[in-house]
Amino acid sequence: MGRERLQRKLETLKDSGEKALVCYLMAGYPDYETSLQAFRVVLKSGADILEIGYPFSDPVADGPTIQMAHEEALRIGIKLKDVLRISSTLREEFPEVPFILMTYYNPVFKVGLERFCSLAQESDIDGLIVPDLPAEESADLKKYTQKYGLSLILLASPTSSEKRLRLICEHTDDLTYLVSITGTTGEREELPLEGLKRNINTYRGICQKPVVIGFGISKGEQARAIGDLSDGVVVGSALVKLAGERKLEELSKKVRELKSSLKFCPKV
Ligand SMILES: O=P(O)(O)OC[C@@H](O)[C@@H](O)c1c[nH]c2ccccc12
Repeated sequence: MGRERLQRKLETLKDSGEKALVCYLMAGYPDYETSLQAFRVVLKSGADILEIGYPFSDPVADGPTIQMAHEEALRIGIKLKDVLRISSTLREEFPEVPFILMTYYNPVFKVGLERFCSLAQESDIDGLIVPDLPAEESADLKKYTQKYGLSLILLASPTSSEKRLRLICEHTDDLTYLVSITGTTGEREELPLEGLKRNINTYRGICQKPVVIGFGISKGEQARAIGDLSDGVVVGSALVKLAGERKLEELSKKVRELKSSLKFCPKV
């Protein structure tokens, strides 16, 4: 189903005026079984879209929490086949939720662009996010995401010029991931809401595609404020931390808190 599953989900959310809750966890952290269980908990607790992290030794866009998750997952020997097994295992239980595989360009390149996309498709992955792949360089990978029916989701940042936003909009498949701050992933006390309001206005003037905002969001009130501005929020570090501590009940509570906060966002 691939890309269509994501398109369908985005449409369902839009029709009901709901904001997307996108949840990121690292595959294989703190160990394979716990991470499988953590993904399941997140899905059962209300995640609309799942980001599945594939560990890499040099995760330049990640802050301390997710860096540690990359390191630990690699240390215990998590491989692409393990990451993909998480997807195919959960797919039977959650047929409607888009699964986005998230990793850096290097691991994709090493496996081979075509092979990576074909393996992802076989394991019921629906899209890819490769944060260090700029829109200008995305054509090679796009050839294969298209061939294998995957959605390639590109990132925009608060410093992206209008010209770049146009380019990103043209090349991203179904959704844009707007990074809330320049910096790395990780929980933040304060988010630059005023600046983001301007970023979103600029984006909406240029691009009709839905946009989710991520980086720094960990609390219900933050999700609500960011959800007000966008089509959804991405939460990573706060969830990765709880999964890493094996606190699966708290993980469930956190996801439910985030999802119910998004329900207060005005319908669009
Ligand atoms: O961890 P945060 O601040 O909640 O942000 C989401 C983020 O973790 C997730 O989307 C992500 C994980 N690794 C990344 C690398 C680049 C961009 C985004 C990501």
